[in-house]
Amino acid sequence: MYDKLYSKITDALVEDGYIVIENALEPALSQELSQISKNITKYKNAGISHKSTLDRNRRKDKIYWLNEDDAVTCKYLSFTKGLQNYLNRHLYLGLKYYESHFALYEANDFYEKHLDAFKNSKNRVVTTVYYLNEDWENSDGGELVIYDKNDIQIQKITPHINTMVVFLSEVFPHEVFISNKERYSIAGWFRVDEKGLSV
Ligand SMILES: O=C(O)CCC(=O)C(=O)O
Ligand SMILES: [Fe+2]
Repeated sequence: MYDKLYSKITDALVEDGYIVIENALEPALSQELSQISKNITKYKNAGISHKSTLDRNRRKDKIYWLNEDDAVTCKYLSFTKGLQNYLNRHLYLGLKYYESHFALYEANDFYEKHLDAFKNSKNRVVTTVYYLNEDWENSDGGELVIYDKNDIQIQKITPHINTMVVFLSEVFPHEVFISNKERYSIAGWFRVDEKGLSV
């Protein structure tokens, strides 16, 4: 059902290494996911399990890992499973699994510039970020800013509902600018290591 989108993402990853897609999924699904993200009561500080104080200076978001507990989340995960299979078939990426979490940035939260994976670290290979915010104004901040390998800014993305960003995890430094209000998203990573063996 999403084959056209899979093919567009695949081509962009080969040509540019990243893509920004507005109106990415079925509108109804984006609405349902947005609702779920707002109803989650178990958001936890990100990075709390390791080096928490350092991480908390660099990133302020709260997260909740996706699981297959509800039908709506399963629909999202079936989209990502399809993308994983497509990327493996067409680019031989050898992606083993996808991990993802809802993220909540409250007012004044941000995520400093970082890479999602170090070069040749052989874990996270492709990053996805999917936004869930209706009526986002420029003055609300919270943009995702993507840099190239020379640290030149190449994209500034408004976290508007149903916008999806996909990029190569080892290549693009990126940051989340200070958000001036609650900002909801799903961040996810396709990985090439075996599930359960990662640190
Ligand atoms: O929410 C975003 O725009 C990006 C989040 C991010 O970079 C991350 O969670 O690693
Ligand atoms: Fe990131």
